[in-house]
Amino acid sequence: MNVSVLGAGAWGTTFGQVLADAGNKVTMWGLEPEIVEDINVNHRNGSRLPSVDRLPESMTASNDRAQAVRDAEIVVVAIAAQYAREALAAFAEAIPDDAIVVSLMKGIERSTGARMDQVVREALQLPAQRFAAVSGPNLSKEVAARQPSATVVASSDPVVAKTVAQACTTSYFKAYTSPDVVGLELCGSLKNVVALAVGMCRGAGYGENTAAMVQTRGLAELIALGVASGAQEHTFAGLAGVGDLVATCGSPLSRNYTFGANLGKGLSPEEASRVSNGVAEGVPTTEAMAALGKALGVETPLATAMGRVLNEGLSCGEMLQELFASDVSEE
Ligand SMILES: NC(=O)C1=CN([C@@H]2O[C@H](COP(=O)(O)OP(=O)(O)OC[C@H]3O[C@@H](n4cnc5c(N)ncnc54)[C@H](O)[C@@H]3O)[C@@H](O)[C@H]2O)C=CC1
Ligand SMILES: O=C(CO)COP(=O)(O)O
Repeated sequence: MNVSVLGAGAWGTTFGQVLADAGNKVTMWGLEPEIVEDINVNHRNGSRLPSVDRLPESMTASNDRAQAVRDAEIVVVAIAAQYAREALAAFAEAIPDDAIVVSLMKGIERSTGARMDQVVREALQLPAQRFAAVSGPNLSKEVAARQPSATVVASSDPVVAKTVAQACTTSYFKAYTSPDVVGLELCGSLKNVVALAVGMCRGAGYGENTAAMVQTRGLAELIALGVASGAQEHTFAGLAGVGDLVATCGSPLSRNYTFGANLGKGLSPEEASRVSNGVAEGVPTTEAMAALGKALGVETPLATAMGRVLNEGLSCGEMLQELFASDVSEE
C-alpha cells in the first residue's frame, strides 16, 4: 500500500521502517528540512533515530504537504500531541477522501482535554470509520532494532483495524486488533503520567516496592478513568495497558521515565525538559488527566500529586506523602 507518515520523529521514523519492512511504499513528511534531506540522501534520520544506520530504500521523505499525502491509502500521524491539531489542519484539504488515518500519538490535548482520536477526527473532519489508533509497548529504539514486539490497532470499523494491522505486520512486529478506541487512547496517553512518577521514584533511589506501588496504583487510576469514559476494562489488562505500562515504567529508553528520573534526582521540570531527547508527553497530559478525573468524578491521587510536582516543585518524598495522605480504604 501507499502509506504516508506525518512526523519524522523517533517513533514516526521507526514505524515508517516497520511499514516499509511490511512491503509498503512509505513517504515521510517532516517539518525539519534537514531530516527530510537526511532520509532522502543518506537513508538515515541521524537526529531523531541515530541508532539506525540505514533506513529501507522504499522510505522517502518530503517537506511538501500535498506531495507527501497525494497517493496515500493510509496516513499515519506521529506528531507531538500538543501540536497535532494545528499541524493536521494544514493537511485537511490534501488527504485523499478515502484514506484511512492512523494515530500513533500518546497524549491528551492540554487546552481542550481531547484524546488524540478526537483531535485527529476534528482537525480532518474524519468519520470514525476511517480512523484507527495504534498503541502498545513499543519503545522506538527496540522496534527500530527489529526486536520482536507487538502492538494493538483499534478502530470502530473491524475491516479498517484489520487493514492497518496487516499493513504493519512483519516477522518481528505483531499487530492485534481491538474495537476499543477510547480504551486504547487512554491507555497510551495516561500511562505516561505513571511513567513520570515511577521514573521519579527510581531517580530518587527507591526500589522495587515503591515502583510497584506507584505503577499499580497508577494502573488503578487508568482503569477507573477508562471505565468512566466508556472504555472496556479488559483493554487495560492487555498490551496497550499493562504491557505498555511495564515497558514504559521499566526502561530508561522511555522519555517519560527518564524525565521523571531526572526530577527524582533533583532537576526542575525546566531542567529535565532541556535534557530530554524528544517529547515527554506525560508532562502536559498530567494536568489533562487530573482534569479528566474531576470532570468524570473519578479520584486521581497520582495525577494530582504529579501535577503538584510539575507546577509547585514537590519533591519525590512529598509526592509519595500525598499518595499516603488518604484515609484507610479498600484497595
Ligand atoms: N518514541 C516512542 O517510543 C513512541 C512514541 N509514541 C508517540 O508518538 C508520538 C511521536 O513521538 P516521537 O516521534 O517519538 O517524538 P519525537 O519527539 O521524536 O518527534 C516529535 C515529532 O513531532 C513533530 N512536531 C512537533 N511540533 C510540530 C508542529 N508544530 N508541526 C508539525 N510537527 C511537529 C516533530 O517535528 C517530530 O517529528 C508521541 O505522541 C509519542 O508519545 C508512541 C509509541 C512509541
Ligand atoms: O510509548 C512508548 C513506549 O511504548 C514510548 O515512551 P516514551 O514516549 O516515554 O519514550
